[in-house]
Amino acid sequence: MSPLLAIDGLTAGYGGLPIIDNINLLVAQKEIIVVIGPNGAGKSTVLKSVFALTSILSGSIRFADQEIAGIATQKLVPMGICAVPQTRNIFPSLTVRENLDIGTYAAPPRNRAQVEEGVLTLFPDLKQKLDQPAGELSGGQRQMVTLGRALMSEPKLLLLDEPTAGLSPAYLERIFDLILAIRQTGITILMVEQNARQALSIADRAYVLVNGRNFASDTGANLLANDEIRRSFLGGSRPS
Ligand SMILES: Nc1ncnc2c1ncn2[C@@H]1O[C@H](COP(=O)(O)OP(=O)(O)OP(=O)(O)O)[C@@H](O)[C@H]1O
Repeated sequence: MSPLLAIDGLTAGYGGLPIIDNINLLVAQKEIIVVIGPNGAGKSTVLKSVFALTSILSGSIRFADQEIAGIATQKLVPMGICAVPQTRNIFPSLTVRENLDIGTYAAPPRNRAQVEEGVLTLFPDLKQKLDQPAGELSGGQRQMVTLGRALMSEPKLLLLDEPTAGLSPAYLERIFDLILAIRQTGITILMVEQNARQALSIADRAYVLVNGRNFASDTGANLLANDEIRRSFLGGSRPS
């Protein structure tokens, strides 16, 4: 089966200046693929390129066998790609339900109630809070709203940019568990994560980027067991 997402020889950046150079990356259906690497390596720029938020200088991005480089973000959402940016924007004065509804604007689901029920099954914390202003939620709950909002568009591919950034250790574990649960529903995940060890432990495969280039790629388990990767990117010793 051909991959759901195939990035081939991608050079992209901002204002015509390249940040990532000749990147290759494949994501098969229902995989969790993680991108790790030092600060400024270009990890977010890869995600943003898939979501049409960079200038693409050369190379190709194929989604479900269709070239999407150059297709605008608002057209990508109904095709089945949705992104949760690092900024975790919610609308604090709108209720949780209204925030979730925003996810349906670009790609109205066939059965809104059913899709919302699926989201609330994944995020039961939000069920009691549907009519509360989202601004009253904790950081972890806000992240559930942004993930839930993305799921309201019924994506095939979910792009997650540092989904655990700034969360307490308790929520961090929960978000990783939720990402596994989202994949269980059949959604493919491409994510950038600073908590590299935990991310590799849930990844099917991962890519290491350095200075905007592919440095290594392997299964999450093999990268966790690789001495050089551990020393250079995971802060040293084997986890106990
Ligand atoms: N909108 C932008 N305009 C210009 N330069 C940008 C923009 N966004 C990012 N950059 C630059 O691109 C480079 C790579 O940034 P990117 O966010 O892709 O890296 P990253 O690997 O995700 O880093 P981090 O782990 O710190 O988030 C950085 O030097 C950054 O300053």
